[in-house]
Parts: sequence; structure tokens; C-alpha cells
Amino acid sequence: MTRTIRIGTRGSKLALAQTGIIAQQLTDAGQQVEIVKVTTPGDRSHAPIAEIGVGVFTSALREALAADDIDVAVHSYKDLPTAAEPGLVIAAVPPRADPRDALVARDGLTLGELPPGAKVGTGSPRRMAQLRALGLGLVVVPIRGNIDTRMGKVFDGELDAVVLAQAGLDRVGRSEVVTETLDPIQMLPAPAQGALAIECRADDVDIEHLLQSTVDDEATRLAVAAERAMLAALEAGCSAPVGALAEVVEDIETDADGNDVYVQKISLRGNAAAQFDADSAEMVRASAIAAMTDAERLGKELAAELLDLGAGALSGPGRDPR
Ligand SMILES: NCc1[nH]cc(CCC(=O)O)c1CC(=O)O
Repeated sequence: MTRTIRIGTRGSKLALAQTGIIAQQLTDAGQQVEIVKVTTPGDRSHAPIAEIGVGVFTSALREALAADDIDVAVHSYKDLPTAAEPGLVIAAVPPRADPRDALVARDGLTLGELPPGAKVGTGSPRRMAQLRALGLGLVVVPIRGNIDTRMGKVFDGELDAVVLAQAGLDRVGRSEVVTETLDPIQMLPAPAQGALAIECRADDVDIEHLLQSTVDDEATRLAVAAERAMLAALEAGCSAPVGALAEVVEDIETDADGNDVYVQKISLRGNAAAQFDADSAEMVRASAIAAMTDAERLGKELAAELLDLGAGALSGPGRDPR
């Protein structure tokens, strides 16, 4: 392609690091790129994310894309609303970074070593609900801000610990502050955590094909499709108390001749707070496995199971009390 590709990004350290990865891949593929910073309302406001609403970090990038101010938008996939954006397509999903959550605690402590009453900071309803559900007597303190601001509250003694995405810390080069990478059995990550969504205009077929052939990773795309189908079927947005993790696993099947053969499948774990409000301490959990080609159906089925188990039963916009 002879034109210079304008890649839009938020100006945060994390967003710039993520955009840098994609810019490098396109440059390696022989393309000319230019990085364009876009300020989002999410960057300007200090209100809790749950109050400013879904898509605060992504809508300004999407507007810039639709207005032809940029050609490609690089998003943290977990920040994107589940509804498709008319006129835009997610052309590629690059290989996923570590999807897990990470604990940054004082004195090198792990989650299990934090004493009852320890103050743990997070602004995410999903992390809050799971921390409470552990039953460790932790005091969850709502916080927000960029990675440096949140970690700073542990280093200055205001909090005993904070929970952050491992991928974010890895990408800004601060992995050394992590005192425990949380096993998904303790804390299921947000749907699409650690994954990026590379978006372009739907009518920009040249860019779409270029992105598909240079940065897309099929296993990540399918895993994220399963997780987000589950989230969407729960009618829950990106700040909902819902965790999901899909992984490609090997399974043994018997073929027509009676031989054992290895096949790749997609496994999905999901959980949700029983109450979609700030105080929920009860979680429902489920898991299932399906063929790679059934990723989205797997997500929908797991959501149905979680709803049967009582996910979000007591609150949430547009849901019948049940
Ligand atoms: N909601 C903010 C946000 N969006 C993406 C990441 C981290 C990187 C990722 O999950 O891909 C973070 C920070 C965090 O949750 O600690």
C-alpha cells in the first residue's frame, strides 16, 4: 500500500505501548505508519468508570475512525462495548498477552497472605465481586486512574494492595511490581482481557485485508468471540461483574476407524455476580467445552447456564427481577 496508515490511539502509556506493537508489525510488513493521539472523555474525567458509562475510552477513537481522521484504531478489547459499531469492523485480533489479573501488594504479599481487614483497591465491579466472594475479609476500596496512579497507592501506604491486569503491567514494562499473578480459579479475568481489537472502516477493504494478513491470530479471535458472546448474552456491559476465560485445549476423540485422534477445542469458564450491584459477594460459576467452530454458541450457552444459576438475578438494567 502506498498511502501512510494513520493509527489512532489514546495517549496513555499503556495505549501507546499497545499501538507501538501494531505499528511495528505493519512497519515490518513494509508499510508507512503515522501514530495519531486521540483524547477520550474517559481520559479527561475522574468519575468512577461505572458512572461515565460504557465505551468511554473507545468512542472517541471510533469517531475519529468514522470521520476519516485515522485509518486504524487500536483498542483494549475488553474496553469495547459488545454491540457492533455500524460502518466499522474489527479487522484483526493479534495474539493475546497474559489474560490474568495481577496483585500488587505491600511487602511482597500474595492474596492469601493479606490479613483480614487489608485494603485492596480496584474500580472494577468484577474484581470487587470476586474479591468479596473469596471470603477473606478484605476491604475493597474503589479507586481509578492509570496504572501508575493505582500502583502508587500501594507504594505510598494508602492501600495494602491493588488488582490490575497482568497484560497492562507487562506492556508498560512494570511486571516486577507484581507480587502474585492470580490463578483464574481465584479471579476470572474480564472477557477479552489481554487482547487488542484492531478496527478500521468497513469500506476500507485494503486496510482490512492488510490487518487480517499481518496481525490477526485465529485462536485469540475465537477465544475472545466465546467470552464476548457470553458477556453479550448476559446483557452485561464492559464494566459488569462478569468474568470469562476461553482457552484452546487439546481433546481426544475417536475417529470413524476407531482410532484416538487429538482435536483442538475451545474451553470456556465464566462467572458472574449474583447481584449486579456494588455490594455483591456471591458468584455463580460454570464451564463448558466445544468445537473451535462453535465458539460463539459456547459463549451463549454458558451465559444461559449462568442465568439459570442466578447471575445478576437481583438487579441490572432491563432485567426482570427473578
Ligand atoms: N479498564 C482499563 C484497562 N483496559 C485494558 C487494561 C489492561 C490491558 C488489557 O486487559 O488488555 C486496563 C487496565 C487494567 O484493567 O488494569
